[in-house]
Amino acid sequence: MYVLLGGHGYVGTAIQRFLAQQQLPFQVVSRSDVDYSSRDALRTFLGETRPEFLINAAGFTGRPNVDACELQKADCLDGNAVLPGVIRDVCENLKLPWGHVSSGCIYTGAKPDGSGFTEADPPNFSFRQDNCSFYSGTKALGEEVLDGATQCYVWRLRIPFNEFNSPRNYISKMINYDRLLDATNSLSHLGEFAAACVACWTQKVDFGIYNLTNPGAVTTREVVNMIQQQGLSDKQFSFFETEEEFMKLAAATPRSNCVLDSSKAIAAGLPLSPVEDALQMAMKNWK
Ligand SMILES: NC(=O)C1=CN([C@@H]2O[C@H](COP(=O)(O)OP(=O)(O)OC[C@H]3O[C@@H](n4cnc5c(N)ncnc54)[C@H](OP(=O)(O)O)[C@@H]3O)[C@@H](O)[C@H]2O)C=CC1
Ligand SMILES: Cc1cn([C@H]2C[C@H](O)[C@@H](COP(=O)(O)OP(=O)(O)O[C@H]3O[C@@H](C)C(=O)[C@@H](O)[C@H]3O)O2)c(=O)[nH]c1=O
Repeated sequence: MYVLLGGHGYVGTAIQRFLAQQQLPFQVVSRSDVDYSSRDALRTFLGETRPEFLINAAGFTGRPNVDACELQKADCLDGNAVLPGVIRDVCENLKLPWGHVSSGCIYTGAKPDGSGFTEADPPNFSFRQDNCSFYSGTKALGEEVLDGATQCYVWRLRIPFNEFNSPRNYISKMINYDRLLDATNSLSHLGEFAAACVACWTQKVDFGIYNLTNPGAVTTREVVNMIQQQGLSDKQFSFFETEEEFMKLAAATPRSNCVLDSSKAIAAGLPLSPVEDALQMAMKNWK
């Protein structure tokens, strides 16, 4: 049996959907069921239920976007940096293998040659660089807290999208924002991300950090072209002239726009299709 923390959230729901499709037994745990932020409560619960694997899809993202984290710093720090340490302690104590949903938003840009950051590259959008949003800083801290963890996967998700229209879906955001920032990004198809997380465990992939982004990167303009070609919107898309203008008019804190290298995940046999294909498929099946 799998235990899924935060399984009713945006990411957790996608993982839950995949586990159900695969007919894998799982139990979703909310803080209202078990206060999993408490070491004692989590230890007691896991000691009793003895799952074969734990997935941590809990964390603090801010609504409607990461700007909100600038005003809810204590919750953000708790959910993204303190909680992973609590789960690590308990899982290591019980010798329970587990995986943690991290974010690719701990990087900005690309390497000088244009290639993506690998798992070996230290985060460059973090409190250590003093250049990040509060959200990204706490996600990078969460990874530091897990440094050297045994029997632990760290899965980096980045700007999720899928075929389901939702305020959290990148495609929906691109359709609905008044103006767009033209940026180059690696993205994660949420369904493929969920499948890749579960495959890590079922296929006994080596523990460690994985960039679970669809191979490649796309510009906002390329995504908008696809949206138009697939007939998802006929609006006239408008773009900010510069990142400075975006920051002045639409954002409270800098965004991580970045390219990640997912070749470690691909070499491990994880199911991630090229980003253009994944976007086209999501838009073709749009609901
Ligand atoms: N959405 C995105 O764009 C991305 C998300 N991620 C990461 O994925 C994880 C899940 O995000 P997402 O599903 O979008 O978030 P949601 O807000 O939709 O769900 C997160 C869940 O986490 C639980 N939780 C535990 N501690 C806290 C806390 N201190 N504050 C708020 N919620 C808490 C809640 O579940 P309950 O109360 O039921 O226990 C909540 O439903 C996070 O770690 C996030 O950083 C990474 C990249 C992109
Ligand atoms: C607010 C805004 C953003 N954007 C762009 C900036 C960026 O490239 C992209 C996403 O920005 P948002 O502000 O919507 O989303 P943001 O909250 O930054 O999204 C992030 O959420 C957290 C939880 C993560 O971990 C990330 O992987 C990512 O999904 O949209 C616009 O084009 N126009 C806008 O008005």
